[in-house]
Order: sequence, then structure tokens, then C-alpha cells
Amino acid sequence: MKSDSMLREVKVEDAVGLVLAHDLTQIIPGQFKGRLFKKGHVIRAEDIPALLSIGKEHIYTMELQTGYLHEDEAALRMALAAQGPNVELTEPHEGKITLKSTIHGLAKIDKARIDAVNALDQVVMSTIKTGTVVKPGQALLATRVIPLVIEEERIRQAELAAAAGAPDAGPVAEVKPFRALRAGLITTGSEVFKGRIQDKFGPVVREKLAALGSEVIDQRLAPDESDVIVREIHRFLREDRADLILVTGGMSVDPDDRTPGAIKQAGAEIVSYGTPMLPGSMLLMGYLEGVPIMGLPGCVMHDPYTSFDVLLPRICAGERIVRPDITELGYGGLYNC
Ligand SMILES: Nc1nc2c(c(=O)[nH]1)N[C@H]1C(S)=C(S)[C@@H](COP(=O)(O)OP(=O)(O)OC[C@H]3O[C@@H](n4cnc5c(N)ncnc54)[C@H](O)[C@@H]3O)O[C@H]1N2
Ligand code: MOO
Repeated sequence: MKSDSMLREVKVEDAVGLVLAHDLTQIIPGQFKGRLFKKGHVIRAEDIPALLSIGKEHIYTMELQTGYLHEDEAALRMALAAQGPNVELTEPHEGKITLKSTIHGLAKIDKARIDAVNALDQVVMSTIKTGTVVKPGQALLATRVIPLVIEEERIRQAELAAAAGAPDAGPVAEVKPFRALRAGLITTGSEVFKGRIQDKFGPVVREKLAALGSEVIDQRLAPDESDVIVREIHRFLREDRADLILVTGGMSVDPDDRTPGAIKQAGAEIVSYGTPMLPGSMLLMGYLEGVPIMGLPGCVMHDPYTSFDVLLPRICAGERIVRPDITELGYGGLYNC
């Protein structure tokens, strides 16, 4: 029998009555991967064949020294350091704790602080991408340390890295709830206005808004005439008090593409006409008297994921879109287009 200050290695046959120091995992490809024995389990004689079948001829029992943490405790301290609003923790499982969303909302995860934690040796904070729309119960972030026991000082460093910039920086991981926005929809294009083709934009935009808990209060058709588009924009702003104004079609380079000009003419402050994401490169993002206004190019009607699908959840979560939000869409933003 070998022993060190924290862990005692015991032959399985001699371990009956002793307490297991960590979860033990079984993997049978194609059938099972999971916990066969839980940390704290008291070994019984009948467990011996199962332990030997997963390759455990020895097990660890543990006496923790001051200044060291068990993997479960370390994972818990890191999870608590990252936890923000609308996020709950799971029980430790094989040394891992998962932070899950309690609501349908927009996941916000601070990449800089995640990177700072992971730069420390032998600690793990693994996350989904910030800006993802999540459902209740969906995993956002998981914590784990690599060894079974770790110096408490390392975890203190991880906690400090997670708290950098506090309180202004906010939590490392949170989920922002969606607001119920009332959106006005203006559909441009002579072919739709004159009834030459059926509108295909309305149903797509309604469905995308409904999926985030918002609604299209009305859809109004406009010909390719700037003055008419401007009038409809002002009507949604002043008479209907819309929270969001969406203008579809007429966003590219043809002489009949009036939408970007009309949005400017209406008085909007333009954050960006054009995004470095494909599809969705011809999208316009602006604000008119504080109300977000967007010009939506034809691809929004056709492609399942465009720059509109990135920006709309942020707007519904109450964020104001600024120029860097647009700039960063280029890296990783080339989809099937
Ligand atoms: N030479 C260039 N061509 C294109 C460019 C470019 O930069 N240079 N950009 C491309 C991109 S990206 C997009 S996206 C498309 C579409 O831009 P528009 O928003 O201007 O779309 P329209 O010209 O108005 O229409 C295109 C197409 O879609 C049909 N449409 C439009 N609205 C509706 C509606 N409500 N219901 C059904 N169908 C609709 C329209 O009839 C046209 O067939 O431009 C690329 N080209
Ligand atoms: O605005 Mo267009 O998407 O890039 O096809």
C-alpha cells in the first residue's frame, strides 16, 4: 500500500468499508458513459468485481491537508465565481459543475475573463458563445479542475480573475430576459406592392420575433418610393409608438433600392449600413429617436441564419447596438452564402 499526505492508495480487495475519494466513470462505447460509483460511496464486497471490470485494481481514499481542495469543492468555488442572474448550478458530477439557464433569454459570457481563468494551469471554464439564445435548463458554462486535489491558492487566483473589474464588469455568465417588443414592419418592392408576387418577408419576420416573445403589430406595403417609405416609418414611430421598426427589401445596389436612403431621410442615426457577415451583408442598423430601426435585405427572407438573427436577440434583450458589435461579426461570420 502506497500513501502520500492527501491520498491513500488502497488495493480494491482491501477497500471494503472505506470511502471513495472521487466519482468513478465507466465508458462502454456506443452504450454508456457515466458515473458508476459516486464520491463518498462506501465500498462493499459485491462492488469489487465491478471495480475490477472498469480497470480499478486500486482506489483512492482521502485525507485532505490544509490548503488543498477536493475537485468537487474547487469546481463549486469557480462556478460560484462565474454565476450571474438567471443562472443555476448543478450538483458536482465526475468533478464537473454546470451552470444552466433558468429562463429563455440571451446568454452573456465575458470571454476576456474566461480566457484569464483558463490561462491558470489545470483549471477549466468551458462555455458556449456569448450572444447565444438559450432555453431554460440549457448549459452555459462548466467548471472542473484537472487533478483530484488542487492547491486552494490556484482557485483563489481563478476567483480573482473571474471578479476582475467588479462591480462594473458585471458577472462572468448571466442570461438577460427578452422584452416583449411591438415591431412595425414596412415591406418595400413594387413587385409586392403591385401584387405581381406574394409577400414572403412577413411570415419569416413574424416568426423570428414571436420566437423571442415579441410581435409585429402591423405590416404595411410600400412601393419603391422614398417619400412613401419615410412616411410609413414616421407613422410607426409617432402614431403606433413602435419599439422597433423593420423595413424589408430594396437594400442593395439597384436604382429601385430606396430603403437605406429612406431610413436616412427619415432622420435615423446610422450605426452601420452593411455588416461583415454573409449572409446579411446588406443589413442596415440605426436608431430613430432612440427606437431601433433596421433595413433587412432579401437574404433574411431566404437564409435561416443571417446578421439579423445575431442582432435581433440583442435588441430584444434591451441592448443598444454599437459599431464594434457590427465589426466583430466578420470573424466567423461567413456562413453558407
Ligand atoms: N451587384 C450586386 N448584387 C447584389 C448585391 C450587391 O452588393 N451587388 N447584394 C446582394 C445581397 S447580399 C442581397 S441580400 C440581395 C438582396 O438585396 P435587396 O434587399 O435589395 O433585395 P431586393 O432587390 O429588394 O429583392 C431581391 C429578391 O427578393 C424578392 N423579394 C424582395 N422582397 C420580397 C418580399 N417581401 N416577398 C417576396 N419576395 C421578395 C425580390 O422580388 C427579388 O427577387 O442582393 C444581392 N445582389
Ligand atoms: O445581405 Mo445579403 O445576405 O449578404 O445575401
